[in-house]
Amino acid sequence: MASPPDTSKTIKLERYNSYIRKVNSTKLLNASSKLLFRATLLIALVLVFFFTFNYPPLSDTTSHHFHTHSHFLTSAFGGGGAWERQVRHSATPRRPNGFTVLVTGAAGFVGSHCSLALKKRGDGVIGLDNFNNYYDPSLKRARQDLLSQHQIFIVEGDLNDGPLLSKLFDVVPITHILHLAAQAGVRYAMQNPQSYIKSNIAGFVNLLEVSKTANPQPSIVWASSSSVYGLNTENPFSELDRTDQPASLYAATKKAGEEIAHTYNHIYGLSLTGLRFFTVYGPWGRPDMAYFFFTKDILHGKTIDVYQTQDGKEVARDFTYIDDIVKGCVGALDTAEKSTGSGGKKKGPAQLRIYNLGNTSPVPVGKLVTILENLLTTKAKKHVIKMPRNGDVPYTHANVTLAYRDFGYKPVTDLSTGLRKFVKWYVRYYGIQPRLKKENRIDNEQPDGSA
Ligand SMILES: O=C(O)[C@H]1O[C@H](OP(=O)(O)OP(=O)(O)OC[C@H]2O[C@@H](n3ccc(=O)[nH]c3=O)[C@H](O)[C@@H]2O)[C@H](O)[C@@H](O)[C@@H]1O
Repeated sequence: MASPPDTSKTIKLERYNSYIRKVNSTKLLNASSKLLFRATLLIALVLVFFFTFNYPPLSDTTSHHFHTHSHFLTSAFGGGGAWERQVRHSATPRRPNGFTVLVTGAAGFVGSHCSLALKKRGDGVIGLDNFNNYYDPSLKRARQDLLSQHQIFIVEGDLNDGPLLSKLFDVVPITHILHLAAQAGVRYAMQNPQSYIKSNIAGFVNLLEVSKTANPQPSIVWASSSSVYGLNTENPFSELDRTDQPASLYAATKKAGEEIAHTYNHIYGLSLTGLRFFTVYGPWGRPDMAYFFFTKDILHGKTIDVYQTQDGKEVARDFTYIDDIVKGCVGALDTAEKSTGSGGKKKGPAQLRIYNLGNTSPVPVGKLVTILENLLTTKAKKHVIKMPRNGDVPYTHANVTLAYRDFGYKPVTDLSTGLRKFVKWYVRYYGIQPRLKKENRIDNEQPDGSA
């Protein structure tokens, strides 16, 4: 759940701090001006008190986020040389003409995998993540540890923090942004609608605002979603199909992101590429997703709900393995043209793209459960029910012709292979030794979950 920090308080605190610095320098004033100085100080303190405690915050927040944010402000803006060195070290490319990529959501599932892939090929990577608690933050911390072993530093902060984003642009020459930070999850949007607006709309706009004024402007690749197809009945889904019937608020915010991207491309010349991910799964995945919590529940002997459509048909997804998605993200970055604006003004037409990144082979959820049962050698307690009206769509199926044409995107991992890798990672990560079949045991497993 994204809770942007209370920027109003911190900005006021900053003003206060800089005021105090000025005040200190006035110590050299001669005695006659001291009286005037004291009176001014008194008035200033009264004003600061008033602004700090009486103004309503721009957005509500948890004390946790406020704490981490103010910690950042002290270390980064208050002469955080060590912090800047960490940022620079992480962001410096190690190959000729390498990129410097800001990866938002770097402690997330797709973000952590992409960060590692970029770093491994010699690009500089600087991460950003607010480590919110939408799902177990300890998993995000574990991903952070993995990234730091590969010299990737994640700045702890929120997309809505404009000064923080600007500071990052000041410290390192960001050439690309891979924007993956978002409030994910289709069904959770009914419980916490505001978090979708804060991250997927307000946060995205904030990132674009900072990007448009950066010199040079970065090229931006960002995560849209297969859910934008909503109630689309064409099969498979093509980028040309209609996307004006979202079935969930989540989908609506991702669709809004696509329209907002159009606007920033049109007015400011930002190069923008939206990637419609189709139900991404794999090692280090998201615990809120069905394949992940089905695994957990099957191992714990807990009943799982398997959805059917209202007319009793199987629900199906074009489940896409993480390594294929990473290749798609890197391909999109590699073919992203430069933004054309400067000084906050467009100088010519800029690239604007949307691509499906799916597996092109939908699998019914019942089949997913059977594969997991086999891998875990445990029978699932299935509760087959009609899909609740919670934003889910009956099926997804990607046509990836465009992504193949433009950057050679070609998914190669079928669901059984991908889930086997996921289960291997899962049992290792959680220290479980279930009755795995011999071929599925975790011997020779790599720490990043790859086989
Ligand atoms: O493709 C996408 O863009 C989206 O993919 C997933 O959304 P979803 O496909 O709904 O993935 P899951 O929540 O893992 O659900 C997978 C399937 O299992 C079904 N399901 C889910 C939960 C459950 O208890 N039972 C069940 O049968 C769902 O109806 C769905 O067909 C991600 O959660 C979204 O963040 C992402 O944007």
